[in-house]
Order: sequence, then C-alpha cells, then structure tokens
Amino acid sequence: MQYRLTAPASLHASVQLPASKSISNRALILHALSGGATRPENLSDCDDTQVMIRALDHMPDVIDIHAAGTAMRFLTAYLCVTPGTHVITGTERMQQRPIRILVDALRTLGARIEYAGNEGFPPLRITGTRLTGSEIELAGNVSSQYISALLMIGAVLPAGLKLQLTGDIVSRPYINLTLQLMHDFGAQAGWTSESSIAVTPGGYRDTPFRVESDWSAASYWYQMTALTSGNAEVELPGLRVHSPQGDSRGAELFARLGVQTEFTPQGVKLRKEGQPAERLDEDLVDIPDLAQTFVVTCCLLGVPFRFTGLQSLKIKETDRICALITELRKLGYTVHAEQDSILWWDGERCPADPQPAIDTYEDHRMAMAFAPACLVRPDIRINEPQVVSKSYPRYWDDLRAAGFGITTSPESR
Ligand SMILES: O=C(O)C1=C[C@@H](OP(=O)(O)O)[C@@H](O)[C@H](O)C1
Ligand SMILES: C=C(OP(=O)(O)O)C(=O)O
Repeated sequence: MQYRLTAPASLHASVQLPASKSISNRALILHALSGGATRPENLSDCDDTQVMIRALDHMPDVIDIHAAGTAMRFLTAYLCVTPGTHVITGTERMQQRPIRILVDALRTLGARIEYAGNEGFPPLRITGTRLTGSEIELAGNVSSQYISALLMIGAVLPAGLKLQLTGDIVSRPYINLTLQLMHDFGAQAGWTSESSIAVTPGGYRDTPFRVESDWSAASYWYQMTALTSGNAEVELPGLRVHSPQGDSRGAELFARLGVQTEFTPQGVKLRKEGQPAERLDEDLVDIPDLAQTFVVTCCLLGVPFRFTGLQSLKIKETDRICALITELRKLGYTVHAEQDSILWWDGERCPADPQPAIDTYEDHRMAMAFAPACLVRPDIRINEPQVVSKSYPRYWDDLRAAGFGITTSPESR
C-alpha cells in the first residue's frame, strides 16, 4: 500500500496520543512478577504492547512477539524465572537483532536458554528455573533493553542483583525509566556508581498503575508544528511535564527549532514561535528514537546538523542510518554518516525525485518522521504506511483529523 499526502495551510489540532509503549511493556512485566490482580490501566493499543499482553495472558509454547524489541528482551528474562519451557521468536528482522549479551548474562545467573536458530539471535528456547547468581558484568553500549530486562527480574531473585556495565552506556534514560517503575511497584533498586546498579531482593507488590502518553509519539507533532509555514497550535493532552520518559527532552531541542511548549494541567500546548537555530549539534545517545524526527526536520528547515551518539540505530527496526540517508536523497538532501554513529548535514543538496515515494523498511518511525515532510514538499508518498501500528496505530487518523489529505495510491512504488 502507498499513501499520498497533502498538508493543511495551517495546523490547529488537539491530539490524544497513544500511551507510552515503553511504560506499558515495563508495567506489564512488573505486574506479572508481582502476581497481583490489579492490571495496569491505559495500556498502549500498539502492536508492541498487544504482543506482550497476549504472551503474558496465554503463555503459549511458542511466543511470537513480532517486531517488538522490548517484548523480546523483557520476556526473555521473564521466561528464565517462570516455570515451563517456551520458544520465543519474532519477525525476520527480530531474528537479526542481537541478543547474545542478554543471553550470556542470564546464563551467568544460571538460566537455561538455547538458541533455536542462529547463535546470538532469536528465536530462543527457554526453560524457567531458579536463578542463583546475583552479580554480572555486561556491555552497556549496545542496547539498554538488556539491562532493563535483567533489572526487572533482579528484584525476584533470591539474592537480588548487582550489575556492572562496561563501555559507554546507551539509552540511559530507559534504564532510569525501568528503575522508576520498579520503585513504583515497590522494589528497591538504584545506581551505586556511574556504571553499576544494585537491586534489593524482595519482589514487587500489586499496585494500581496508569500509563501516561507517549513522548516519542509527541515528537511528530512537534515536527509538524516546526514545519508548518502558516500558524500552528497543537494541544497534546496527557503528556506530563516531569515525565520519566527520556524523550520528553525533545521539547527542549524543538525550542531551538522554533517550537515553544506550554505545560498546562491537561498536558502540553505547542506553538510555532521564533526562528530556528542556525545549526544544531547534539549528542542523541539518550534519545535514539528521536533521531529520525530531528534529522528529517533539520533538513526540511534547512538547519545544518551534526548528531552523535547514534550507534544503536543500526540494530533497530531497520538500519536507520542507511534508511535515513537513502530516503532523504529522494527529497534532495545529501546526509553523511561517520563511524556508524554520527549523521551530519552541511546543507548539501542533490536532485530530488519528482514524486518522492518514501520506503519505510518495516520501521514505524520512518513513516511517522517522513510524513510531516508534506508540509514543505507537496506530493510526498509513503510506502507501507501501516507500519505505524508498532507504536502509534491511530497516527494517520490523527493526521486526517488535523486536516491532512491522505489518499491511497494504487501503485506501491
Ligand atoms: O527500553 C525501552 O523501552 C526502549 C529502549 C531503547 O532501545 P535501546 O536501549 O536498544 O537503544 C529505545 O530505542 C526503544 O524504542 C525502547
Ligand atoms: C527501537 C524501537 O523499538 P524496539 O527496539 O523496542 O523494537 C522504537 O520504537 O523505535
């Protein structure tokens, strides 16, 4: 399928964003480990959370988590402490996303895990057992999801857990989000140094919990506000000012691109105000999911940039470094990569496709970050637009309600 997009002349919208998938998927694991009856409220309706709910509710012999990185990593640890034998698998891409660091760490604790396909990658065959280990060292520079997965089971291990992280830690706010939720569910855990974390044994308590709106999803509305040439005012109820979500930092970066955030009792209000900065140089290691939003926005605003800390982008839903460079070329922007962890643009242009059709590579964020480009460049097409359901199933409905024209083109390319 392919969508053809047209933009409204000005942007006035109030959008109920999806609930955070990162918080939903943590709350579901912690709820399951608490053994309680009070299910978390306002869980996301996105694919990544739905696969988690199905797995935990039914615990089939073969658990298919499709494309959900959090579900793969969090359930792998969860199954190690849960009675029974299960195979956990996912999409073809998921079977290329590395998991050895987590498997090695769990095996050190005493877990029974075998690779059911290729060494180092899902699918995995896991038999739950009593884990007696309590201290491990693991790399912190590949994916924070391995660390979050270990921390969450740490509180139900007989001796708790001590983690020593090596290398430069990526996605640290997601580790802090895990610690915050563990605390909300009654556990004690925290940093003991810049690179070590301790979890006290004692388990979780049954806790009423409500999931807040998703700051990563909010970034596309910031982007639309920044790119509108007319007036723009967007309300996003349900976002919290002091959010534990690291991606709330997007608000501060967008202020430098001419979008002001007003925090209200209901959520936030965005307004286009002031001029974008002359250039943007930023380390995005704490907010990798916003990389696509900022790279596309800066190109379309004509703001040169250098974004570092992108080393985790190659192992996400697609190789996001390659995907960004390839698709921005179709819009006439020549973006460069360095050392697989930096993207930079000095304003260089190339001939654009006359009717650019953006490929999405089974990556929701490629579709969501490129759609706002229609505000600057009419006649953008998005291939396989349904990918957005991974984190934001109503994305296109929300765009329609905000005045965007979305028609289905018969051709797929
Ligand atoms: O823990 C989480 O909820 C997430 C952690 C991040 O992954 P990495 O730690 O692999 O960078 C992020 O990209 C992902 O969308 C969600
Ligand atoms: C990287 C992402 O998800 P995950 O790693 O959980 O599949 C994302 O949502 O951008």
